[in-house]
Amino acid sequence: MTSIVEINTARPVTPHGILVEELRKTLEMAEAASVSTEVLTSLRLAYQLAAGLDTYTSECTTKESSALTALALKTSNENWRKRFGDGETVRQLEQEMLSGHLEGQTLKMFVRMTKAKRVLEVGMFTGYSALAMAEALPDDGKLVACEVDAYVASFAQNCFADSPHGDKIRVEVAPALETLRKLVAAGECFDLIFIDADKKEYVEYFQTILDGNLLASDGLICVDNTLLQGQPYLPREKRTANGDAIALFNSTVAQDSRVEQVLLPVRDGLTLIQRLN
Ligand SMILES: C[S@@+](CC[C@H](N)C(=O)[O-])C[C@H]1O[C@@H](n2cnc3c(N)ncnc32)[C@H](O)[C@@H]1O
Repeated sequence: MTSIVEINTARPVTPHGILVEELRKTLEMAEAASVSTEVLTSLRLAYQLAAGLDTYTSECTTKESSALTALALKTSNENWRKRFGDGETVRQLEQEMLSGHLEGQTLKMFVRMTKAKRVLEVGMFTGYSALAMAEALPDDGKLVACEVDAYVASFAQNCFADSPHGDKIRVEVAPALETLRKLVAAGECFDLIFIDADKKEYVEYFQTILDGNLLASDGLICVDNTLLQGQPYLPREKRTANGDAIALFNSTVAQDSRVEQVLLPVRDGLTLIQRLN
């Protein structure tokens, strides 16, 4: 689910991870109760099918670079709670924010497949996805990463310095909407844009990108967390404010006749969007 290095994450943050945890608990309850062997056998198979999926997809995916492994490890070893408590980060960050191996390699392949030279990332955190994408950029390629938190931006920049691809990345430390408007005013344009910042601002990021012509005519937008732990399709009372925001974003995109999109069940949901010309 996350990086291929052993990360001490206990909390499932994807619909699939939550499903595995629910099946594990159900199996445990069924084993303690007097349910039939038939039900137990079926439940065990369901658990094994679900529990093995993330490990297997990761095993069958190209390994991440040593720089990405080091970055993921450093992120998991950081005491994010203390950083926030000490006022060093502007909000509570957590290692689970890092996209990780499968999604990183997916984004990297999209950059290579689309022959992108200019990439924009909205929401960088410690830089895992930014560095994964930069690794697929040509030598003269550029990636602009928007991040509001100065502490995490400098954390990422230290990691980028250890990679031969780090100098392709320019970090803009400011609220993402401010940076997007600045890029619009400067007439900038990107071949691939990855959105992964504040879920409540997703609709505004999307509209600013399309209205401001930040996306090249055959460009690709990739949007993370569009399944948001299953909240958009679970009963409404299970939804958080972020769940509401993602449900609104998904329906906004679906109703926008300027684009075509597909929601892939990669990790916490990855939507691909292209503009119809
Ligand atoms: C989910 S994390 C990004 C993870 C990263 N893309 C990766 O794959 O490892 C979201 C990041 O967006 C940042 N963020 C949240 N709201 C923002 C805003 N309004 N402007 C810029 N960055 C923001 C957070 O500080 C956090 O570092």
